[in-house]
Amino acid sequence: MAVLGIALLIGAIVALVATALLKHLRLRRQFAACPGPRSFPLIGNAAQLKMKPEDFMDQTMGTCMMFPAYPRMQNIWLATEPYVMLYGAEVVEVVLSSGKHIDKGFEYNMLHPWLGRGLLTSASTTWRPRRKLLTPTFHYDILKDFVEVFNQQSKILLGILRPFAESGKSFDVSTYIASCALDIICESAMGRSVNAQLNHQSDYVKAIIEINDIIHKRQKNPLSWPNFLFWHFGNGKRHAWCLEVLHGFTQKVIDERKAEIDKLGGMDEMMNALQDKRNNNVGDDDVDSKKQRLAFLDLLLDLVDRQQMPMADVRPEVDTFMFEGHDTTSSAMTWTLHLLGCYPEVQRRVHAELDALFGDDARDITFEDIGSLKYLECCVKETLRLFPSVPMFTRVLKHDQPIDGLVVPAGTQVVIVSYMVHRDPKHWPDPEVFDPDRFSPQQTAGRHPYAFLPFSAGGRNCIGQRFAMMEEKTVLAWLLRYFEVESVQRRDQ
Ligand code: HEM
Repeated sequence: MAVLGIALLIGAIVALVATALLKHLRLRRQFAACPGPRSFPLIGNAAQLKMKPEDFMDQTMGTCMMFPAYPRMQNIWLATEPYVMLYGAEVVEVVLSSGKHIDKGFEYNMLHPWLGRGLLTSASTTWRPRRKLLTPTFHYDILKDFVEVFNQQSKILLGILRPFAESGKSFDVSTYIASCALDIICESAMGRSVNAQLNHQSDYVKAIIEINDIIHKRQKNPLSWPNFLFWHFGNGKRHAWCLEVLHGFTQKVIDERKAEIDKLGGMDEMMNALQDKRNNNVGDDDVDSKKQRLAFLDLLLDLVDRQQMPMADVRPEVDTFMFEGHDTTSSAMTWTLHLLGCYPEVQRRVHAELDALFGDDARDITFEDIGSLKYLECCVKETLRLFPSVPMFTRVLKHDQPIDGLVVPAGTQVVIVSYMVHRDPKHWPDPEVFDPDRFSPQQTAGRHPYAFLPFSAGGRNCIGQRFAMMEEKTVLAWLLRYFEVESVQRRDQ
């Protein structure tokens, strides 16, 4: 009996392995027509993979450059798992314009411990209604109120940078910009200041910087993907500490805000009180001015009040805004300054635009000013083209999808490499040249709608893109009203 049992078990294992192998070989035949670096059954391209996170970008971009021809699409294999990389506007459009392929790839799982199933990480079933619910939160009428936060934090940054400017010595501006962006999103998302610019020692500030670093490194290193390896041999312990601090802080702010609203008698009463304050035209210098503005958190709590969202979902959404809303903007602002510092003639045009608008007036920047800074906007967009803060993102195909004649099977992970889409010479002649005029109305007209994807495109694009552009333009305008920047490192170095 025992021998028969063992024989059956071995037979079952052999059958399972044989089925998986046949499926894998069939899949490989399906992808045979797709260009890509040479790979082998079962191990795929694993032997060529560089494991150091810092090599990941170079390797990905290098692989795309090896296959620059149309349709700008290639297939690589992570062991038995096929990935399709897309880096031409035409093929990207096929995937992003479909309302079906909106589920994210598996590397987003690494965000789940922190962000739960917030808007960024949620599956298509829960994402759709949530996106509909949250879209009005990012309407211009609401965003207008955050200009005050952008002004306040920019002025703090200006004060911090002034001694450096006066010394005339070079310094790394990125950490100061990152703290400013963190203060802005914290104030906007939670209505609470973490004071990152003036207090680097806060646990929340340390934890948010550290967890971003841990997650980015983990996403780029396949050896740390399995939970067991990550928690036991990787940065799991530090990750757990960060989570405790971040979740603890967000939850505390949510609870306190909820208690405040309840004390006032509910959300409607709070909105009315706010409206009264505005009608009475309480000035910007009023000590209570912060209370004149709603934070994203208040809008979420309003949805809870109206029973459109469960209370348990508030924290994941706030954490998502915190994650998506600071590293991205700070990277864009830092790169813009770097490029302006490399191209003095472009910077002179920015200064001229600012001088024409503000002259010697030290007044705050208004919502209308932001709209009229057209050339600065071109500079920010051209920076996002060359150095997109999110250089690639993934989707899982919901159904078999023909892409340029190849039927890519359902379940395949598609990597959209915006960094390389932005370097397609068909849509961007001399792609490496920094030329903000590419975004003038004349040059923008007629451009392929999927040729520029810093905020992704289609239904699941960035919900915070208007906020981001307004923030970046305000902070940069403040810095460039008072400073000239020079980059120590040139682009060709
Ligand atoms: C320069 C700044 C920014 C860039 C380049 C950027 C870029 C992106 C990209 C590429 C995506 C799509 C990611 C994917 O499909 O996996 C995305 C999604 C998202 N972004 Fe941004 N983002 C920026 C700023 C912001 C800000 C300031 C916020 C919030 C205040 C924000 C909130 C979100 C959210 C919630 C999503 C998920 C949207 C959804 O799935 O429906 N982003 N962003």
